[in-house]
Amino acid sequence: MAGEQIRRKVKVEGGTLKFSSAHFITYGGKCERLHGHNYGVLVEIEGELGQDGLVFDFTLLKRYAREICQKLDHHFLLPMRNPQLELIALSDQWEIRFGEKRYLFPYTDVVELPIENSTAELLAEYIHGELLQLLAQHDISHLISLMVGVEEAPTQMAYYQKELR
Ligand SMILES: Nc1nc2c(c(=O)[nH]1)N=C([C@H](O)[C@H](O)COP(=O)(O)OP(=O)(O)OP(=O)(O)O)CN2
Repeated sequence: MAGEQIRRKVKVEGGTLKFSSAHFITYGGKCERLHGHNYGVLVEIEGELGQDGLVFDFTLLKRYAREICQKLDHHFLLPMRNPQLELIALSDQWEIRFGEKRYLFPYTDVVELPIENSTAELLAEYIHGELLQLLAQHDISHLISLMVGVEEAPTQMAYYQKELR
């Protein structure tokens, strides 16, 4: 019908779209104690129909999101751009200092992230950036927006959404 607005979305969530990682954030001038979360990841794409009547293939979308989750899984999430942390690269480990606190993490246990803090908000933005690079291997000219959600716990989730055009 003339003037009819149609919006199409695909969403993948649950199953293997998760990672279990250790972290702490700095906030309010303090540094949290080291702890972990079983994070869940959600991805939503809005777009027009592309080939074969798909906005984007669920199977591929899950594969890409899963690849990113697997890089984070069972690691300490190190925010490389946190101005409140002193990061010292030792021969085989990171030394992390905040005031009197001092942590040592072997490099093998750490994933270095180009973010300021490992909040759910900034993790969602990071995953969004990584995912967009993977999606850009395809013709995504019919896609309108990409959203990534990171769930810290069933009670709390942060989203990052960006227009693609
Ligand atoms: N908007 C955000 N707020 C907070 C974030 C965040 O990423 N985005 N993160 C934290 C902490 O990292 C903390 O780990 C949150 O854990 P939580 O389980 O909420 O801790 P609490 O003990 O306060 O909550 P309970 O429900 O009692 O377990 C804080 N805020």
